[in-house]
Amino acid sequence: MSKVLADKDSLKDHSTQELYRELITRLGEDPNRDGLIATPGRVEKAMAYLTKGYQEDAGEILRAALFDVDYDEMVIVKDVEMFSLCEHHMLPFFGKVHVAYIPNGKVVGLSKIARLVEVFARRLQVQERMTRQIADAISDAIAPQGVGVVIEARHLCMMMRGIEKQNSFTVTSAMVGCFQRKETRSEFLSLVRNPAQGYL
Ligand SMILES: Nc1nc2c(ncn2[C@@H]2O[C@H](COP(=O)(O)OP(=O)(O)OP(=O)(O)O)[C@@H](O)[C@H]2O)c(=O)[nH]1
Ligand SMILES: [Zn+2]
Repeated sequence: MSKVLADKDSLKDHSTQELYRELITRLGEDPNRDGLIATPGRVEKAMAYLTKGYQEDAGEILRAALFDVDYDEMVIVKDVEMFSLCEHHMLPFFGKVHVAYIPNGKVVGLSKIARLVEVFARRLQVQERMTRQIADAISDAIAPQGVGVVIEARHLCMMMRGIEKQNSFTVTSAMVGCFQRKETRSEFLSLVRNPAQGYL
């Protein structure tokens, strides 16, 4: 879908913007009124941004910053903000991603972990798949001893419509390699639960 949005010809003949004009009309609004006249163009831009992950390659991003480092304790990058769109309603879900791995000779540049989250969040998603994709991408790039990913998110499709539950949030996890061992998994989860102390 994003490929189509980003396609130069579709931008040239404004067909995507025509779709949004049609949508506005079908919702019962006048697409020519002052406040809405530029809306199709804005929505096109916004949707292209919110789905830009389809144009990005996780492996390529990680390969740009791999370092040989002799370190075999857990590396955790936690509280990475995430905004995505649920593939069922195309409404936002958002929250935090916590990523950990135990290296096996190679570490990945820290910022690339956050970039990786963006690659998979900026698509139409379900939380479970995104969780798994982040874990698999790290696994494929550096073959670590193990990887753990936890995502905590709120889904607007459950809050502003549907069942309308304002306080529920969804937690998903993907554990690969040594993170499937009880002790490693528990260490990761307890580090995720505790706020960073002292230094920050
Ligand atoms: N597993 C999973 N489900 C999701 C996610 N995002 C949204 N959903 C769910 O997708 C389901 C779609 O269910 P349907 O019954 O087809 O759609 P619906 O009638 O709009 O469902 P309600 O939201 O219950 O009104 C809903 O239960 C949503 O809560 C996600 O990331 N993971
Ligand atoms: Zn939804």
